[in-house]
Amino acid sequence: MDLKSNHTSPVLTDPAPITKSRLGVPSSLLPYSPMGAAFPAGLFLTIPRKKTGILEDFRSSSWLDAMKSSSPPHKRMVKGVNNENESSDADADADDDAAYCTWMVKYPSALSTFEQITNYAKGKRIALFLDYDGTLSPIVDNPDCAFMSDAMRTAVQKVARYFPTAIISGRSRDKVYEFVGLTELYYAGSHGMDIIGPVRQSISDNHSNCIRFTDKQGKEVNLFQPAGEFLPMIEEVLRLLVESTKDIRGAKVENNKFCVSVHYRNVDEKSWKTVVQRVHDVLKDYPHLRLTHGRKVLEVRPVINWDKGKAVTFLLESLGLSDSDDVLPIYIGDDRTDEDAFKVLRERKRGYSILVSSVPKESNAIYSLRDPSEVMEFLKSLVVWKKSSAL
Ligand SMILES: O=P(O)(O)OC[C@H]1O[C@H](O[C@H]2O[C@H](CO)[C@@H](O)[C@H](O)[C@H]2O)[C@H](O)[C@@H](O)[C@@H]1O
Repeated sequence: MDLKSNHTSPVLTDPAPITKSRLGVPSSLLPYSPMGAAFPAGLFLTIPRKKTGILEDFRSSSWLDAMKSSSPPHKRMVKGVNNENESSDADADADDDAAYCTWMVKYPSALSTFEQITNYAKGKRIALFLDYDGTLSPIVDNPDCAFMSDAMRTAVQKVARYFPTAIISGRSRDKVYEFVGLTELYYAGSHGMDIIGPVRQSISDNHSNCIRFTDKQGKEVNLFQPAGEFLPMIEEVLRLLVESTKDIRGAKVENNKFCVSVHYRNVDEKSWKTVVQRVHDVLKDYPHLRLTHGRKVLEVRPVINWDKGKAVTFLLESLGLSDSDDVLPIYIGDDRTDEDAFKVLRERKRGYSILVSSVPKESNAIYSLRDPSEVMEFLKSLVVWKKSSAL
């Protein structure tokens, strides 16, 4: 199938016209709706007719290029294997370093500007938001083995003693909790579509999909799942994607509860086109699901007006920290989906967003950190600063 054709596609075209029911639920979703479920007004996303951003990347037939560039290449790992190449490797490395230094003028290191950051933070209540993959754990070939180090876990645990801290991940909430294993944090899985946060009356009043319950530690918490209606559809698509990609060597489909990831990191580049084709073939019958891409991964998610940025706003509200001049949210992330959160902080003109990247890339973030080890150093520095400023 030609991706440039007019064939109905979740990636290439707008979702079918939506007939809203009295609940505000698109009629095409009603068979899936549990009785009496309420879908929050305004949550359903209308994909703009003028294509922009990620969807356009795919539409403009450059999806294969996008797939290729969707994860920074490892810096020339094999050096000097062939002596003839040594000097050209060195030249290329010097070029890369120079480009990175130039880029850092626009996105200064959060470590070298740490004093500036903490000067501004004086007297303010910091709230910390952390992405997981590529931020707290290094990117690895097998998504099931993206473990965080004990040192990182300790750093996160310590920082959470001083500042409310949440992990916001594309993974399922259970999976990211399994990796992190710290009960003192808040967790948002499925790109913010599955949040456990503190109980606050105004939140339950404003968000109909909130359920209050007592967690395993005996703490009262709020569970918020704005895409709850999509669960049966996502489970169906998960099964179809597993089936349709099972013969592609290296392809891996991951269940992220309200989203599905189709990994192609371990697929031979010659078969990447087949991967996107198969995903496209499945999704063409699901106009209420959309496709975005992350680091060597295609991500299927519901077409709702909810993302990591909305999750940050929601958590700040839950923590009683929204709309207050003395609050300083800090968000650290490495991926495209983190850009939604960076944008929110930028638009609110409040808070600091930090992009984790070892290669130059355009971002809505203000600062940068090179890799998870620098993230750990930053978290440790926050603790040292907080302790010393309390003396
Ligand atoms: O929001 P995040 O916590 O950053 O999650 C985004 C995706 O992360 C995972 O995939 C990425 O990391 C894997 C492990 O290092 C790597 O193998 C993969 O290529 C990366 O895309 C996770 O597996 C995905 O489900 C998340 O959507």
